[in-house]
Amino acid sequence: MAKAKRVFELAKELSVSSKAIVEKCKAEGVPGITNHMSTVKLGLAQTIREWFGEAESGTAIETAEKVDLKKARKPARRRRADADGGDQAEPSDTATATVDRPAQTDGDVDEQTDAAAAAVPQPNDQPSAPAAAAPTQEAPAAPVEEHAPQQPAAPAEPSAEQEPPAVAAEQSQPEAPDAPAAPEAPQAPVAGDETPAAAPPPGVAALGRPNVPDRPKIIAPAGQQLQKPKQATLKGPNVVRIEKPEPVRRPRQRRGPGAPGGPGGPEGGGGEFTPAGAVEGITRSRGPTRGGGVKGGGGGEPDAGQQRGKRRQQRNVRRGRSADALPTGPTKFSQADMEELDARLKGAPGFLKQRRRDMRKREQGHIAPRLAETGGKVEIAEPITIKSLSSATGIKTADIIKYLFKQGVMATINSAIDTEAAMEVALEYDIELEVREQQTAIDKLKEAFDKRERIDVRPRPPVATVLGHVDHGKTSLLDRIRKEDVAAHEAGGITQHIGAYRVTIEGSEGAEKTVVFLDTPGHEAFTSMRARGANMTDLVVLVVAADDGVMPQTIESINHAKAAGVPIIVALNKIDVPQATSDNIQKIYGQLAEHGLNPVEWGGETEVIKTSAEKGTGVTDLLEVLDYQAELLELTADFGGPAAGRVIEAEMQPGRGSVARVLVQSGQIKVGDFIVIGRAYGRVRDMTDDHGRQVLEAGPATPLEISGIDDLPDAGDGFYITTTLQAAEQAASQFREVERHQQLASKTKVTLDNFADQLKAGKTRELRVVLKADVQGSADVLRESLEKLGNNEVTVRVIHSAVGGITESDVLLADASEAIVIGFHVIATPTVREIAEEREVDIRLHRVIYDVTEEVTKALEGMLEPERKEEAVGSAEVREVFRISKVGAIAGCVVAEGSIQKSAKARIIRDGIVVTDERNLESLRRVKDDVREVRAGTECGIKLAGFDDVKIGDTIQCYNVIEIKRKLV
Ligand SMILES: Nc1nc2c(ncn2[C@@H]2O[C@H](COP(=O)(O)OP(=O)(O)OP(=O)(O)O)[C@@H](O)[C@H]2O)c(=O)[nH]1
Repeated sequence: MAKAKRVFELAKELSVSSKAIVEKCKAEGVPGITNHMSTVKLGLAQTIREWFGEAESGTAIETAEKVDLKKARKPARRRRADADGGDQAEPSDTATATVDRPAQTDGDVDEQTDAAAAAVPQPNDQPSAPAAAAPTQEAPAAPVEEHAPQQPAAPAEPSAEQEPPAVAAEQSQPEAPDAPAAPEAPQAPVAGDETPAAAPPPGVAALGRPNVPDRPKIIAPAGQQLQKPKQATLKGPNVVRIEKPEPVRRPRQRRGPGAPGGPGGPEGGGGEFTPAGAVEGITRSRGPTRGGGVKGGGGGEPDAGQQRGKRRQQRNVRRGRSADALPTGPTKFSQADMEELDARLKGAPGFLKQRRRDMRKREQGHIAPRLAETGGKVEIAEPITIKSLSSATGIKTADIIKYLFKQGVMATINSAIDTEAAMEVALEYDIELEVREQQTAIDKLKEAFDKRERIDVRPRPPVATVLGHVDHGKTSLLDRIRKEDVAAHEAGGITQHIGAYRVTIEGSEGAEKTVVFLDTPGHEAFTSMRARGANMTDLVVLVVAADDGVMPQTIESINHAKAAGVPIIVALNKIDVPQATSDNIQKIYGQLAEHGLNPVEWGGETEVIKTSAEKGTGVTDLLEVLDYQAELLELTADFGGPAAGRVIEAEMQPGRGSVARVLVQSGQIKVGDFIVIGRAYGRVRDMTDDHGRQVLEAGPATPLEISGIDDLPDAGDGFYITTTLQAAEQAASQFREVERHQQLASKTKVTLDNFADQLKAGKTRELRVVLKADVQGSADVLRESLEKLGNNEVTVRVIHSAVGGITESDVLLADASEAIVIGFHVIATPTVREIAEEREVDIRLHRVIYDVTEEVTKALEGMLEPERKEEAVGSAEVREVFRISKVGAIAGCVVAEGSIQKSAKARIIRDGIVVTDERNLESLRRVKDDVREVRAGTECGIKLAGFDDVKIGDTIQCYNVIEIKRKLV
């Protein structure tokens, strides 16, 4: 690769003095050549060689005068004099080259010519053109500039004649029609150089100004000239250094193809492309191939493009941005552009900000299609919050909140709402909501457990719960069964915690009978667990003391067991006491039968086993009956695979941390297993059975106490063994998340006020009541009165009626059974009221029977589907239909009769046929105003929600729907 030379080296090569070269360069306006050590670039060196060489220059440089070598070799004084004399002519060479060079290097030949002659063939095509017709003077005029000064006076004609031969683009340039336009625009290169004398731009162009050649006669012949552009790019005067090629970028697309054309030519192409950061005075116009004028039809204001280009150029200069910093490609924006845009956006008023917000929301999926206006079907995942419902349906959150408020539900945007409420809201907008049940990791685990292949299915022992009135001997009986004195350890003799015991006895036929007992402090815990969906019990052992008979809590227990749908086996305890006479026993049988437990002895189906916890009488019989019942129930479990089960109780224990008492329901659990247990997870550290023994592995129907979990689960929570700790952790964290949402969700409980709504939602057809009265007589009368209410659509079911104040147990039963509590001449203690409030159980207290029945009747009437009656409001004729993009069809109407009301429903009648019905009015306008009502004889614009197929000649009927409450008959 040839290297740049020093002046003195070149001088030596040319056998001239360094000074001569320096002088010549100065005279030619070549910067940077100041002394003999100055570096001469390759192109310049070649030029200097030509200056000082013998040979004829084959490039544009030939238009400059040759250096008199003799003079050059003369003493400095003489040379200087010569140089002074030659100044007038020599600079013209430079000037020629100065402009010529960029045209070659930057493709500006095209730019300069294309405006004038878009169809002018490329130089390469010229040989094939009929060159004969080409005027020879012009053919050699490789440097456009040579002609530029000469031709402006008669720009068009010569070129018109000469174009057919397709002389080189350069040649026709001077004649180009755009030439005359250039003088006022310094950017125009061709003509710009002719007249700029009036306002010579500084810099390089100024240097070249006096050098504009006036001597076409020295122009080289055409044929040879065809080759010259190439040569010039390599060794022409140092044009490259003066006019750095600049990448000219396509303007931003938003300018569009229709940008006004500039002066480039008849087809436009304008200053739009003026390169930013161009050297002043040497700007270029782009031709039609790039100009917006071509695509967009051009013809815009001639200078508009240039002016924009200039402004951009100035802007860039102000920002200190070089042309190189501009981005490439048509779709990229420069940093400065982005900053500018940003600044504009920031300064813009709310519109743009709102747009940005909307865009963001749209990206996040918060803006849903306009379902709220059109109706339709939408899918939504649980848990549903007001926000997510709004996102999915497009219904405004405020509207949802308002609707719920009207239903008596206070909610905020982040409130979770139950599926029914969400569906109700959606239906208001004709939206069908398809709720995707949320499947958490724990749900998936459960599903996997439910669906897994059974490995070792065998009959399993039954799980029984002992219920009964206080002191009737529940613990003593269990104690007897287990042969362990649990009662002795109880504080105050009352069972303090839920325990589970697995008891195996030898039956009368020698076979082993195993039963798991859940020892609870009463039906509260039993019901509480049931309320949590944990119905672990297969059977209920109802303990009734033979000396006491059926007592209130006995009845409660019966009702709790019935509500749970669990078979009851009665243990008639304390059979050893003297009061346990035959008469008394028969009396108790009677009481039991009254409550639906007809003893087998009486021909019923309820097994009544006479037991004595004290003496151990009947205990084996009881166990055998339980075992027999389990057989009837065909209780089986898979004894293989990983374990699953439920929590009975959990507590913190010193030294062990969180401990859960669980009942294994299927599979095998081993020490070291990964476990998720409600909100807790961990690895089973140790396990103890109901006898306090450490076990390493256990199967179905085994009560266990396990440690190694990170938190306390709730009674009733399920547990599952997982393959990894991560799976357990994930399931637990999702459990917590769901729990959080459930806490936020407004639980809809049955009350007399909302029962109608629940009924409407198809949730229930019966009103369940827990009835408490001061005396049995009142309770019976009330029960009878209430159960008479209702018809074939709705019924009242008293699930529990008893004498006495409203207790926690009543509230729990009502909670678990979705019932209300009615108290007659009784009260609820503050504690009970608190619990009721907490569990959202409706308690109604009355002192007059009539009030009770009237209130329930009203509630039931509320439940009945109201009658729907239509009330005509008015009608309008469609005279015109305006279709507006993104809005739909607006019917231009004249109200024919009555009025059109925004709040009313509408239907469209076409040729006597109902085309659409029960449509809401999306908008009702009178001229430009939104109105609520338009009266007869008035014109209006109607947009129906979700319907755009309205046609001229249609009739829009408007009506209101009135709901009439029905009476119970
Ligand atoms: N004679 C006799 N006494 C019994 C029998 N069963 C229990 N008792 C006594 O009745 C009392 C109450 O017994 P518990 O076992 O504590 O009764 P409970 O139903 O568990 O009582 P709570 O835990 O308070 O609900 C104790 O004094 C027992 O000794 C029995 O079969 N015969």
